[in-house]
Amino acid sequence: MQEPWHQDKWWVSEYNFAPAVREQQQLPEKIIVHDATLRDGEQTPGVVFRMEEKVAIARMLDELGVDRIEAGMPAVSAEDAEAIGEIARAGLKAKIMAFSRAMPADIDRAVACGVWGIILEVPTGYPKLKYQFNWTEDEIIAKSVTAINYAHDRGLYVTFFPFDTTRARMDFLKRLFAEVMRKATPDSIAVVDTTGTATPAAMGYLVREIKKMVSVPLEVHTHNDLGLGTATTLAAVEAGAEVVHGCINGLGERAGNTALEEVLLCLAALYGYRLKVDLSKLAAISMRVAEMAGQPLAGNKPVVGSLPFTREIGLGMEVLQKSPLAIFPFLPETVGKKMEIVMGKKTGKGSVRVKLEEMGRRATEEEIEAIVQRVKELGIAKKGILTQEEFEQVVNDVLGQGGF
Ligand SMILES: CC(=O)SCCNC(=O)CCNC(=O)[C@H](O)C(C)(C)COP(=O)(O)OP(=O)(O)OC[C@H]1O[C@@H](n2cnc3c(N)ncnc32)[C@H](O)[C@@H]1OP(=O)(O)O
Ligand SMILES: CC(C)C(=O)C(=O)O
Repeated sequence: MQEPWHQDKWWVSEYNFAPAVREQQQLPEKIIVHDATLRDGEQTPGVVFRMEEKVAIARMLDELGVDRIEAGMPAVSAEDAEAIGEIARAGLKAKIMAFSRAMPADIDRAVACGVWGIILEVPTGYPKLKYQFNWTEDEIIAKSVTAINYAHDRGLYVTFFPFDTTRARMDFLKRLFAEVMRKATPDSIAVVDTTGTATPAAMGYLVREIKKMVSVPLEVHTHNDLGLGTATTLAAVEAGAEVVHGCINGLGERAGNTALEEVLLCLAALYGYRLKVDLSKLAAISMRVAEMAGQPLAGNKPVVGSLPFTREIGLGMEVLQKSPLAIFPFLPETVGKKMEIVMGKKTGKGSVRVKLEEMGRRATEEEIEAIVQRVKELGIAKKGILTQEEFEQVVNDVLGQGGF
């Protein structure tokens, strides 16, 4: 069966595609994928990617098939600027961008790196303006217009990034966008949920409102402070945002940025987008980024964690072998992972049968029951799962060494 919700690789809720659901959405025809791991991901406290690591991650992202790579902020250090330059010269298919404040010095640094475009940031959230930046709204508008024009004059693509958009006052956003569109016209504008505090409904509303104010593509950049990063990004897409930002493994300040791997899988499986990214490369890039960042993943991290395809429960083992989509929403191979059956307190006869088959061992029903009992006892005693060696020991104790 090949329906949008039931492909070879996944079986998701068909209600995602119900006309009553779809007709409320203004999904863009095409999505552009923007990775910010090397800039916003590296803003995770303590994370430092060395130059060669940055270049290696950029190459992996390019092989994954993202459209754009935000390679860093040249002002951070000379090494950062050098790495951005290396990435810009690496002959990648992805477009390379640098992060820049609304000031000539930062834009000049980006130009010197040879990037295709910049993410040009100004603060807009009311609490930021009130407590962090001593700038009036008029000053922000003026700095934005000047900087966009300055960057355009130097041949850069400009994504205008009015950060903390979701905490900005609507009358200020209206004035900012009107002036910026009239006097500078950036190539696109990001709607930024800096503190991860918009609900999906609020994000959808904001994107629809901003679409009425501007005539350039909208981008969405969200954070995961309340666990809503992926949801708010998708809400923005449903409201018509064309460019999605994210970081591998959801790296980023505080609770992190929106996890790119989650957004990509959702766009493909839950919305039916034919992305040019190769989803099967996600597990490998996630692992390498986790290693280089020194930030191990939580086991239950969606999509790329170790647990989504690990099964301890004995029930349904035969189904799992023959029809995994009865149990999993998508096949592990979709994202380059493998299913794993582990032994512990929740083991049943089905899982022991599967494991014995893998080991080339045969057992009677009574022997299988005895193995199950021993496995459960050991799992409870050690408060965890058995290692392969421990399981083999149980099997040998019950069946005898190496025989059938
Ligand atoms: C809100 C954000 O977090 S945006 C940036 C996020 N990324 C990072 O911060 C990356 C890591 N940061 C760093 O390495 C450093 O903090 C740097 C290089 C960015 C800045 O260095 P610092 O020593 O902290 O500040 P520095 O004094 O050099 O610059 C501050 C200036 O930037 C200006 N500035 C800050 N944001 C902006 C902006 N969006 N647009 C224009 N100017 C800005 C400030 O007004 C201040 O100007 P002033 O010197 O005229 O008062
Ligand atoms: C660091 C800031 C500018 C950011 O990336 C955000 O607001 O999400």
